[in-house]
Amino acid sequence: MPAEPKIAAVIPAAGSGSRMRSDVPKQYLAVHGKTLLQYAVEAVQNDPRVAHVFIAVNEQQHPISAKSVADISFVAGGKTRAESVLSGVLHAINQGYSHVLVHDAARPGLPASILTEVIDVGVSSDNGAIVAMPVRDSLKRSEPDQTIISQSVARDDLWQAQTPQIFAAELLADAISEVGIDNPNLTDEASAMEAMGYHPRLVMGSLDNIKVTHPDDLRWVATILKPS
Ligand SMILES: Nc1ccn([C@@H]2O[C@H](COP(=O)(O)OP(=O)(O)OP(=O)(O)O)[C@@H](O)[C@H]2O)c(=O)n1
Ligand SMILES: C[C@](O)(CO)[C@H](O)COP(=O)(O)O
Repeated sequence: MPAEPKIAAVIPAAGSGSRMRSDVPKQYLAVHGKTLLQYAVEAVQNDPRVAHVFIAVNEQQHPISAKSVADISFVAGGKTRAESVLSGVLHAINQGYSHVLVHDAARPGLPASILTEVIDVGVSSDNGAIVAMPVRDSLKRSEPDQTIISQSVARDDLWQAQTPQIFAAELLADAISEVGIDNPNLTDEASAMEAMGYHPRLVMGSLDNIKVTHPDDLRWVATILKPS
């Protein structure tokens, strides 16, 4: 019988939030008195199978502490999202975790039911699993000047990736290392796994699981997140 998976969450939280144009990096912005990072951490703790949370931070923004408090450790992030994720994954492997569930600090509205489903699917597949949503709107490719349509793009079978994304920890660490932490195509964990020949499973996401990227997004998450 296969061993029970040991699951840790990895939260990349070392970004600068340049598109948000705020004084404070977006993961430290507060909505209803709690930071986006706190919401993201509490969201992944909603499933008791997540035994520990590794948060990858920029030391200029947040102290790094080897000491873990309430099943949370802060580890050094990196220059790219992939480098931050890899740092968290390597810490998880060092502490004996078999699987890692990666979730953006900038996605505060993850519903608990989606978390449970992606874990269920991810641990039962060698390919792992990600949360994603089918593309809804018509898709257009523009001319390079970004003002004129060059052509429409068929949207059949196209999905927008969200997080969480869950994989066997060692496979993901090898995949990210192989593809390279500076590779611009490495925008999520699944893309590293795909480059190694894996086909991660898709789990239906939600608009509530929006990534706060631009200033307008904050108004939207304020309506989704409930004041505690
Ligand atoms: N070097 C980096 C870059 C990003 N992230 C994290 O990756 C998540 C998703 O990335 P994104 O929304 O692109 O965040 P930023 O890189 O901070 O934003 P921007 O691209 O606008 O600068 C965020 O939780 C962000 O903190 C990270 O841990 N380390
Ligand atoms: C991982 C991700 O959130 C999935 O949608 C996304 O790819 C992060 O990309 P970004 O360029 O860092 O916003």
